[in-house]
Amino acid sequence: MIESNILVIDDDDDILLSAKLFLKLHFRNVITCKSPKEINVLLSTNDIDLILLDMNYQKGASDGREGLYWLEHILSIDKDYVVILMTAFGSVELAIQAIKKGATDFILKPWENDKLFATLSAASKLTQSKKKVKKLERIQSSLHTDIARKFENIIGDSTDIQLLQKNLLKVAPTDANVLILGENGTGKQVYAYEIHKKSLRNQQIFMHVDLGSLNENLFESELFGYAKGAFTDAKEDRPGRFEMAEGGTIFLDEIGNLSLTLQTKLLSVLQNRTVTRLGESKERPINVRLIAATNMPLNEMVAKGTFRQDLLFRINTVELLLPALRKRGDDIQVLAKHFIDVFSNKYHKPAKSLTLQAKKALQEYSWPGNVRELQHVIERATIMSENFEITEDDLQLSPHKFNHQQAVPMDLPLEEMEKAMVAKAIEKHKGNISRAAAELGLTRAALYRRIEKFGL
Ligand SMILES: Nc1ncnc2c1ncn2[C@@H]1O[C@H](COP(=O)(O)OP(=O)(O)OP(=O)(O)O)[C@@H](O)[C@H]1O
Repeated sequence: MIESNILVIDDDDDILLSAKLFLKLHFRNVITCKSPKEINVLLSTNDIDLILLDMNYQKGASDGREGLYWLEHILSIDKDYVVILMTAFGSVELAIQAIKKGATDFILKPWENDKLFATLSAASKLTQSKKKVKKLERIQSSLHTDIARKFENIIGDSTDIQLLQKNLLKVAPTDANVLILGENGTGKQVYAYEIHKKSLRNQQIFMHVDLGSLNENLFESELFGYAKGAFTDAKEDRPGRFEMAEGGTIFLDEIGNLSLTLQTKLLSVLQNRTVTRLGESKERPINVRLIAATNMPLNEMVAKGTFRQDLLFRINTVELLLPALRKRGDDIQVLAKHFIDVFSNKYHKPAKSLTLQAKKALQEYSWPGNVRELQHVIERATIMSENFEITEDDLQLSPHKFNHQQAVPMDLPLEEMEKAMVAKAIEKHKGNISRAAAELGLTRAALYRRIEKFGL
């Protein structure tokens, strides 16, 4: 069975019947129609791979002009349609003219079934390879974006991040829908891409869609695509992001920002696993892996009725929660060092170290903008610092955004400060080592070593 849908257009009922009876033994779906006037509707409501088109429709006509007209019409809808013409014996010249106009092949009537099958199966291979080329072109343009995306390694080794990494490796190859939650700048996009890279779809597209930037009008045309003429600016058919991501991963960022109307539209696509382009009624199947992300409290929004519970269930088969930077303990220093290396390299400056006070300040700052903010702070400090080291002043951290719950005195030597922080975390978590370790961004073993060292 060849996986192609064929449309046969002829005004003769007997021809339509015999074509249908024979072709349906070999092809997935055969649609027949008596009048070429139905072409527009049929092409916009069905996913047609091949068109078998008669050349004459009006009574007594034999010059094939109608066939040529409809051929041009079909190719103006999409120049990649594969059209085979049916022509009477003796009109070979006409057939050649049709091929010049873009027909793929022709077949003489009355046909021999073997010959018809051979012609259509060759044409069907052509359709498949045209589809493949289109897909490769889309992948290529997405890879260009990937190359433009600077190489991003996930940096950090705190307990939370280690656990996250472990869960990521479990979920990545499964194709399950993943919801990534976390404050702004915690790395949701970095993690979404990491899941894609570690998935079985990693040779296909990773399609990032920022839902926050799409208004009600743009949402459908961007996501689901449109047909030529669907609205004033729709000059040609265009696939939406779901179709473009075919075979790969679609990352729906800022999903918490969608209005209830758009949530309903999205839900229906995710449930049916098909999209319908604007201005068409044809349903196109989609095969994409879904990753969504938001910094909004979706569960609270469900309780308030501003986010659909059924949509939440659809997207959160697995949830990954990215910790805020202020809760990532030592990772702040590790990331700061990483960004110093990145920016010293970028601006051709020697890689400077941070003074003790600067390190302390980084640790005590509340980082409302998380890793993105740290990245900016270090970039600016790398450019502005004039000495051999980056000082607290070079960081230019806003004094209002320090973590004031931090009761550990700031003027102790580093070791004393570490001891005080460890003691405080153990006290706060009433001796629960796992929780204290998590807060400090240490492994349990590392915390035990410190408890022993400080005699706590
Ligand atoms: N673990 C990490 N290692 C290295 N860089 C990181 C890490 N996490 C985040 N970053 C960097 O921080 C910046 C912000 O990350 P990203 O855009 O993924 O955050 P986000 O959570 O998606 O933000 P928003 O909610 O604002 O969209 C990026 O430049 C990214 O490269």
